[in-house]
Amino acid sequence: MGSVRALGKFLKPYKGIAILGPLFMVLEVTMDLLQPTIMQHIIDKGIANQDTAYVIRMGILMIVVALIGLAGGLGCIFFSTKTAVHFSADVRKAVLSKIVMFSGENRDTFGTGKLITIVTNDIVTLQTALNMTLRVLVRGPLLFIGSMLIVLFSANELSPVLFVVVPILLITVFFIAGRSGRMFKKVQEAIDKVNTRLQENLAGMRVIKAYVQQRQEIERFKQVNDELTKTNRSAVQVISIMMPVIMLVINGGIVGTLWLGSYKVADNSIEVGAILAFINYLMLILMALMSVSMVSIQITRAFPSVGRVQEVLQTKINIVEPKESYQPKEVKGHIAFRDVSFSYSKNEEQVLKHITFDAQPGEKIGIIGSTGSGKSTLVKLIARLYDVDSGEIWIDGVNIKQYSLQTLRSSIGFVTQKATLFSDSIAENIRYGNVIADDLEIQTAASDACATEFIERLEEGYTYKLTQDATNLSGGQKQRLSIARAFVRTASILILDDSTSAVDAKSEEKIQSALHKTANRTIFLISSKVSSIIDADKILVLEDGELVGMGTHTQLVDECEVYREIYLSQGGRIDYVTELGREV
Ligand SMILES: Nc1ncnc2c1ncn2[C@@H]1O[C@H](COP(=O)(O)OP(=O)(O)OP(=O)(O)O)[C@@H](O)[C@H]1O
Repeated sequence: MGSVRALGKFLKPYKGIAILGPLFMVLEVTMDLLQPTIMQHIIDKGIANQDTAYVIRMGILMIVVALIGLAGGLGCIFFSTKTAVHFSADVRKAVLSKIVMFSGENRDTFGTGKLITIVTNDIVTLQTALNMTLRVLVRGPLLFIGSMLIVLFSANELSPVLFVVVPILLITVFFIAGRSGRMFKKVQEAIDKVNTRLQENLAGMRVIKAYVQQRQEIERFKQVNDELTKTNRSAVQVISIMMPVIMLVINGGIVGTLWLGSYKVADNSIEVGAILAFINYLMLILMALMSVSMVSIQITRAFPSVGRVQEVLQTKINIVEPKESYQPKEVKGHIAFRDVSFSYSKNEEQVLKHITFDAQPGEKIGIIGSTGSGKSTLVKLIARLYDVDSGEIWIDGVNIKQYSLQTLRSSIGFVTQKATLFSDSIAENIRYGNVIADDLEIQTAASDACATEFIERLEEGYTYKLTQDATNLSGGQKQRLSIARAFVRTASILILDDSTSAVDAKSEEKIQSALHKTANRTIFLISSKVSSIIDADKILVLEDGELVGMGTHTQLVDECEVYREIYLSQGGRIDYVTELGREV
């Protein structure tokens, strides 16, 4: 309940139109309640006395009342929908704004699939529930109370029928609504599983095909889909029991009304029109109960969604701007790791252990090590995508935790291991690195990243639109564009995380020589190939999260066993003799 109240703040700006919806509904309900009474007058006064003029007058009144009711209904739909749509748009915006501020740890906690379900499915569920609540929650009780009062005052003689039928209806509808509400909660959970499976399938379609896993994936999807079908069927079955029971009660009520009515007509205590009006009101009471039960089911369905949306909104972001942030005019790029240790999950084994090194401005630092040794993790810590568990990282002598996140991250050009591009033009994807870059700067960055050769072959050139996940580019082309995006940033720190793996040797050489275009830029180059980092000023060798070697290529070949093994395994030649007399 607390979560629902917390989301109430998103309704505040729309209080005015949110109230207008139910107000228009009051108008519609009033008109609906008038109809049976007008009909009663037509029958008892007009038809009984064969007064055609009266029948026509009341007939016109009926039409006018119906039209006003229609206007009320339309007004209610308009304002309720407007409120619900604006509400959900604001919630979506707030959720997305929160997600983009997430640290790596925050994002890992949720997982991408769950976040997508929250932003899409859950918020739509909230929108539907709010819309229905504004439209029906007022209509149901008003129609119920109005109909009850009218029949009690105008056809009190038939009230015994009411006292029998209404309690049975109330119990049936709310018992079944309660049960199906619980069932629909399960339906919602089953929908979530189907959505997650679907997202994973669509995102991983190429891998599924490459590993010929279609059958297995279809089978896995079938399992979650069958579960959804089963829970849906059970929920719908519960509702479908409701209809025959209700119809039985209503028809019994009609028979009872006609039976009791016939005695009352015979002793002149009631007229025929009043009996028909009573039956009409009975139907209105039924409709009121049904609509309230439906909206309560929808609200039950929305509860898990409210919980999940709130889970995002209440997530404590663990990497935030420091209170008094350090914003130097210029970041020179002297990076120092001091006894840095890190683990992704605080209970897990440490991924980096007691790392200490210095990178001077203008130095090129190569990072090498076996897969999973912690190379990517190390560079992610520089950009504060995650925070260290212990130890400190300094840039130009100041702990990175004191830097404004904006200053820190804008002084880093980061080319991630998996080239991430957006469904926009090539130019805009490069400009993402520096929003104020002009066309010439974009072209220079593309040229330095050896991307011009393929861009110029495209008919649309820089305006060529990338598809989602840039599936219309090759792996190497994607890497070149993400390198160009980092180049255009002209940042004092450049990090390339194994980002030339799909680039041919000649282009890689050209890209490497472009790295030093900006003087004194500190460069981190992660690579599994010794040839890519052989000329680095300093090479860090990682093994199981430990820094097992640090130095130039020559020093490491001499001193570091792990490095030497990597070098030799890649066909490295041993062509000089060390002091120890060994050939390396
Ligand atoms: N987000 C994460 N959550 C939990 N564990 C992670 C996460 N990212 C990486 N790891 C784990 O941390 C360890 C180091 O991963 P990292 O990506 O830094 O290795 P790497 O040396 O860059 O590997 P590769 O050469 O394969 O890219 C691995 O054991 C990996 O499973």
